Amino acid sequence: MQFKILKKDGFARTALLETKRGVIHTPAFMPVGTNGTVKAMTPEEVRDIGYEIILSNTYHLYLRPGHETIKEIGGIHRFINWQGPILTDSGGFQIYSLASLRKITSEGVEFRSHIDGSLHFISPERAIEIQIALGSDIMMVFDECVPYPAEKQYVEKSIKLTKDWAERCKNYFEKQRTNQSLFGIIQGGVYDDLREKSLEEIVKIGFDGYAIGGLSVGEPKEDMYRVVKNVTPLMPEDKPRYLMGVGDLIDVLHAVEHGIDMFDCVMPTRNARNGTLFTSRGRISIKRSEFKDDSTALDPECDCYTCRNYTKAFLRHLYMCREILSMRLNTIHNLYFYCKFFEKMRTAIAEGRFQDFKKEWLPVLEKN
Ligand SMILES: CC#C[C@H]1NC(N)=Nc2cc3[nH]c(NC)nc3cc21
Ligand SMILES: [Zn+2]
Repeated sequence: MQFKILKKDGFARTALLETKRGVIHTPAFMPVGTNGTVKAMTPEEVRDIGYEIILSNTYHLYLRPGHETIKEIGGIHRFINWQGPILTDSGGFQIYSLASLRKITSEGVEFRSHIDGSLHFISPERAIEIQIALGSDIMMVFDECVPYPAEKQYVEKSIKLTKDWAERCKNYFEKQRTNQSLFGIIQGGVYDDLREKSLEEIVKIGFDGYAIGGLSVGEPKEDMYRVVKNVTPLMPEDKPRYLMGVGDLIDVLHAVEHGIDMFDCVMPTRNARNGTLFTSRGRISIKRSEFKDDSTALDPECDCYTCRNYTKAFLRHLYMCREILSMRLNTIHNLYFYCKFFEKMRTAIAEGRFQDFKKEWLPVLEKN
């Protein structure tokens, strides 16, 4: 995997992340395809909007349909019909946030499936074995996910386990010699000294890219911003930096300013299904009665399929009827809005205008 920095504007940077299945222009947003689908979208629609990489979840695909099934079919790209790069999260966070009756030992995590209550055990090695079977282009290490808030001594113990597990993931991966990439995950909660300790330990092991984990888990925004501000510049400059689970475009602006390259979040897709739509005039809730007779386009500045062909009145009508088309048209627009935002942001960085871009967009993004 090649990571080539094109332009810098302060700590912000544009780069090309070259994988065997295609190039990713960064800063990049990864739509979330948890069960192998970006909800309500065909892969062609996601690609035609402009996305180059999507995220999928090891935890979900392992539980259903099973990684062996996907391997039998020909791997995740064949299974979900997405030929571009795919990043898979390792399951650590999903076990922590979804599964029940979790038991964490130094060996791994025992948990009950949120689907049928069946008992499972995933070790760091198993998490990599599953991702190798899926065949994702970028795999994540199996990290111990700390609830928020957590006492400092708990977090201190946890980063030790996360480091041991990261080593085990890399050792197992290196024995398999597949042509996939493996990213490390830096933990440490909201404690700056533990963040630096975790960063040093994970970077010392050595990975193809580095993620900041443990954020966007309910902590105050100022804690997230402080950790990103302090940790990001210390991350290897010549490797991709991935802020997991982020996010809101205001948070994206703050993170890109400090040098983050990759993002994933359910916000554009989940909000779309709930009728919350991002526009160049701020966020709107399409179910509001004010749109009942509104014959104008959702966003006059947007040239997505939804904005070119439908009125707010019809989008509201679809939402009120709980029509499937409502989810599809809203998702097309929100994903298009995110994709264009990232394109414009990359151009602004390339032209040395990132600060202007941030000043222009913050007031719009803060408008509800
Ligand atoms: C604790 C921890 C941690 C991180 N570890 C892994 N493997 N994946 C994550 C995914 C996330 N999504 C969000 N917010 C939506 N925060 C995340 C954090 C992580
Ligand atoms: Zn649109």
